[in-house]
Amino acid sequence: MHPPLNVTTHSFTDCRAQATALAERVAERLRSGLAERGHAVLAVSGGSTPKDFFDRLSHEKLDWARVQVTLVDERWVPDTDERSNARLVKSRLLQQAAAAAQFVPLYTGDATPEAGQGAASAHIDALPLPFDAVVLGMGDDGHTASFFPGGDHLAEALDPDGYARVLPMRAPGAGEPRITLTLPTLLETRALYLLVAGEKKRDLLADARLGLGEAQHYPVRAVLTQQRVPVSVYWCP
Ligand SMILES: O=C(O)[C@H](O)[C@@H](O)[C@H](O)[C@H](O)COP(=O)(O)O
Repeated sequence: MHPPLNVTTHSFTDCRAQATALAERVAERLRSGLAERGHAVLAVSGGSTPKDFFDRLSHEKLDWARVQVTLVDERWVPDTDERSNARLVKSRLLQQAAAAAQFVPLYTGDATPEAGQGAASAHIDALPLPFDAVVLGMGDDGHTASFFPGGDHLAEALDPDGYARVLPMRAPGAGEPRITLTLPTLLETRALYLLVAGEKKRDLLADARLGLGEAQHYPVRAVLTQQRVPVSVYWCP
């Protein structure tokens, strides 16, 4: 018998509508955090899928000066590199109204993510968690954040009771060494979103939820089957 699934899917017929809907939802979450706590914290993914969402969110009217924005994972490159998620977030999200937000990086300038782990972890420890919202993406290989199949710290990163805030990650499919928030860190959030596009990813998600075939081994399954935080999937073709 499968565990009860904690996942709601919002499907859109066009991707601009998806980006707009998620931006409005996340902005509401940030406003609630600001109203209740006087500050708000957001963690976002890199990759290509969230670009329109970032553009749309950057125009939302809220007190961005009291919002901290960090990443769910980072490629271990400086923000001058085109592969940098910090570069993406700075150029697409921290613009317009959102230019006033404070960015909290995971990349530290150390030579390796192993060397930078302590400092990156301290950056996350200094945030007033829980996150108000965490926005994940997913790769065609079933990775989310930098939970890559075959990753050298994958089991530790997915341990729901692990203590590490962040972990380095090296994997054949990762391109470059990475650093990632761990699963328990990501789940310390008031709201969890998974932003995906394309039929291939829709089918992959369905298989991963049910644990079918290859997909039973996909790291994203750990997010879909946990019972700590409901997951809202935002999908467009
Ligand atoms: O830095 C990263 O690579 C990510 O944070 C990663 O987890 C991403 O969300 C997926 O790889 C999906 O990427 P796409 O949106 O480019 O398909």
